[in-house]
Amino acid sequence: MNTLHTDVAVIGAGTAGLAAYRAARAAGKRAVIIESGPYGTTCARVGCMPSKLLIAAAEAAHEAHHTAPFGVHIDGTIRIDGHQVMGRVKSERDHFVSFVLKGVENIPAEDRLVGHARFIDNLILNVGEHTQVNAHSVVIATGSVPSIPDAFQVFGDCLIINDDVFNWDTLPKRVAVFGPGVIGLELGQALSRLGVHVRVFGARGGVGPLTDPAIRDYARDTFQQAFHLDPDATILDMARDGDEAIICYQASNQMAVTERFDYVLVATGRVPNVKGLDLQHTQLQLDSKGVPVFDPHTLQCGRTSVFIAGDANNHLPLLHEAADEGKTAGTNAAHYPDVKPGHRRAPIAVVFTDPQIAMVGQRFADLPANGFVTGEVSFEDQGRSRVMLKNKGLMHVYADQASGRFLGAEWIGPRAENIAHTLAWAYQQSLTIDQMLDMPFYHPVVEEGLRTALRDASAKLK
Ligand SMILES: Cc1cc2nc3c(=O)[nH]c(=O)nc-3n(C[C@H](O)[C@H](O)[C@H](O)COP(=O)(O)OP(=O)(O)OC[C@H]3O[C@@H](n4cnc5c(N)ncnc54)[C@H](O)[C@@H]3O)c2cc1C
Ligand SMILES: NC(=O)c1ccc[n+]([C@@H]2O[C@H](COP(=O)([O-])OP(=O)(O)OC[C@H]3O[C@@H](n4cnc5c(N)ncnc54)[C@H](O)[C@@H]3O)[C@@H](O)[C@H]2O)c1
Repeated sequence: MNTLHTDVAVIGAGTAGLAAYRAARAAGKRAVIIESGPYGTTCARVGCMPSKLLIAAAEAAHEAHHTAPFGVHIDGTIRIDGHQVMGRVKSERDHFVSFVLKGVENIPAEDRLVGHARFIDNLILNVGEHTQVNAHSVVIATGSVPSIPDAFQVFGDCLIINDDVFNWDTLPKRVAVFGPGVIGLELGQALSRLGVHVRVFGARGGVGPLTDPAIRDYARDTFQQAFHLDPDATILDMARDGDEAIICYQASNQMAVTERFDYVLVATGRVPNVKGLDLQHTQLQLDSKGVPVFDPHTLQCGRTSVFIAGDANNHLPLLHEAADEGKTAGTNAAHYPDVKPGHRRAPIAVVFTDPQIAMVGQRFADLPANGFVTGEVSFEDQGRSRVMLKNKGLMHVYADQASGRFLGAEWIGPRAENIAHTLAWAYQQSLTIDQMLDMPFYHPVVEEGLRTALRDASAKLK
């Protein structure tokens, strides 16, 4: 076994790990980055980018099927070629992965270790069977893995996760999706629009990340008009027969329905990927799920020189947060014991369904019971949205009664990915509702809908 001494050892070459490595090097320290799987990051290989590519194909199919209300008729057949759909998803995905790989190749070879990292103690790691790393500081950036309830193992190799979807050579005929969270809604709707027979089953009534009951109910009703979605499904039986998965569930009319599927996509949440790290060999304090207890501002685990960033800490499992956290963890690892809070941006989350879902600032669930008002707008009669035939949506903006400050928003509606940024920038600047209303709104744009919600909040504040 080789022995290697370094200032900072980073475990995981995903988005957070690469940012941590670069930050430690920028601070003038010796650093190594350890990776056990394929280079390329979860986001580019099996996450953000391939899912958005599949959604783009689905949107093209959907638009082609919905031109008639404009008086535009496609009289020939609209043909979805599953091989070509998956061909583009994979080739464009590879293009995005190649950018990441170029960045990895620019890291000096002696700084890149390949193998599974395990803790021997707080600051000693074994990498595979070949190298022992002695570090002054360690950054854990091992990402997350799907959490799959045992009951689904009955489906054998019909059980798949998001990674498997992006390996398909063509589209299957029938897919059951468990979990109407972010992944289940995005992929379920996309597959349905591409002609796949889709059933989405949930537990406990959740729809995406929404916490405002009125918005959640509106989203549920909207998606239910487009594809089969039961957020609180009663599953009567699950079995495997030959090449097929069999699911017996209670339909909305209370009748038992049995259907056969090619695949069962389990998207029931993700958990920090820390199990194989042998954390029991460290002195780190672990929470009830075995994840190191850490400070969300500095990412430091207790008072040690171990830091944890990105999906591995499950604090804000999103791409831009992983990048920010990696930078903070890498900088603090390099400067330990001089540890400082990193930059935190306004909370923002977007789900790339149609209509899109977005959340900015404080979630409805985190607001106090009293002391705030809710401004509302429906996009059903909103001018620009009606023009485009995208007039589905409901938005709530929350404002602090005492100060008039914008607190947050949850909504489903057109162009939410863009409006979310306007709102996140306002939140980060601590603007009041009236200050936001002093800003320009062009005509006719979807943002005029946001203005209606802000005016409603402003009236309620008075
Ligand atoms: C289907 C899907 C769609 C998504 N879409 C979006 C989106 O649209 N927008 C958004 O903001 N976020 C999205 N996300 C979330 C986003 O992809 C993640 O938040 C982000 O990729 C996390 O980066 P990370 O660096 O923490 O983890 P990763 O990129 O997963 O990196 C972790 C790395 O650690 C390595 N590793 C693990 N254990 C060890 C070990 N013991 N030794 C050595 N190496 C190890 C792994 O092999 C991996 O390469 C999506 C996720 C999924 C799954
Ligand atoms: N657009 C984006 O930013 C984007 C896209 C995809 C993923 N992500 C990230 O990935 C994370 C994980 O996504 P996810 O969708 O796996 O998790 P999630 O937590 O968003 O959703 C999991 C869903 O599964 C349901 N569920 C749990 N157990 C179930 C069961 N036994 N049967 C049926 N349903 C069950 C839950 O009630 C919930 O609705 C997200 O939190 C997000 O951070 C982000």
